[in-house]
Amino acid sequence: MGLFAKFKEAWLKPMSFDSLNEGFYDDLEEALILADVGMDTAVDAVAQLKKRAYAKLLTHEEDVKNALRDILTEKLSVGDPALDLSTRPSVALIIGVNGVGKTTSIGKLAHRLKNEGKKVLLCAGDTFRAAAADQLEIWAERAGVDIVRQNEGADPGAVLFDSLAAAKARNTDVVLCDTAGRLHNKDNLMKELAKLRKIIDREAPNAAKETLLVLDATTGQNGLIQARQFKETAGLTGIILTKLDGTAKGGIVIAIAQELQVPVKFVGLGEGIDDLRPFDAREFVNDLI
Ligand SMILES: Nc1nc2c(ncn2[C@@H]2O[C@H](COP(=O)(O)OP(=O)(O)OP(=O)(O)O)[C@@H](O)[C@H]2O)c(=O)[nH]1
Repeated sequence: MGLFAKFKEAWLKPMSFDSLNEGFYDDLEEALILADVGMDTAVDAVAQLKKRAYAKLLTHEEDVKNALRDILTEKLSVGDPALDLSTRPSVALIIGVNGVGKTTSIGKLAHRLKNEGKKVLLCAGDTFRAAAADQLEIWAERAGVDIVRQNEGADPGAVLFDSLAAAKARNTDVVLCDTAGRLHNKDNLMKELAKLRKIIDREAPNAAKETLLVLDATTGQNGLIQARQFKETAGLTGIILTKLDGTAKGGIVIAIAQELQVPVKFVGLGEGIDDLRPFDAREFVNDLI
């Protein structure tokens, strides 16, 4: 049921100004929280909506809806939603906890970039999880792009070093580097990501760099906690929000954009190779409401 459906009864048409009372706004705030927008962001959005509704004397359902759409879209409009691929090679580290859809998203992104005429190379930087490189290799075959991998347990830094050397030698446009989602502990994981970033800075100092955090839309508020941690240690240039094809609304990205100023760049809408779309804030907000 859409966010607004439950307020239908309150929205008598044409609605009197008085009918936009506190109860109406409280219900709206609650509905935003249920869509994973988060408490602070929901409270702030509704406060802004109230102001706008009063200032503009909005009394019709569609006008109030549009005002809320505008407010949420503004909150999402931070940074550049496009990938920076301005150098050859450009390098993107794909990070996130295990199971969120990193490998799948890399496969889909490789396919998309290849279709745009780019030469892509995948770096199998998750050497910790058994079969992670095999899985990435399957995606490389599907997308028809190169892959550099080593054996399980190899040093991810060494795989990245080899990948960057191969990319330079082969005139590759984009290197997409998979990373582990879990190590022996969280400290190890964060240290490893920092090390991979250093290798990129050293071996490809002038390359355009992206660090994309993959978040599973179904994990709700956890997404904000993950984003805070990864931003602090690895730095983030964008988010890929996966599993939006299910029931999850993914409203958490509004809180993330607000607090961390990190833009969503892509959304995952299924398990297939074509199921990755560039993020469109307005469309996302329309679906949310
Ligand atoms: N429905 C749906 N499923 C997805 C999407 N993206 C990924 N998945 C599924 O989520 C599961 C985990 O995806 P992976 O790509 O293996 O996740 P990962 O982050 O690489 O996991 P680790 O390698 O264990 O760290 C797989 O079953 C994927 O098919 C999506 O957008 N929609």
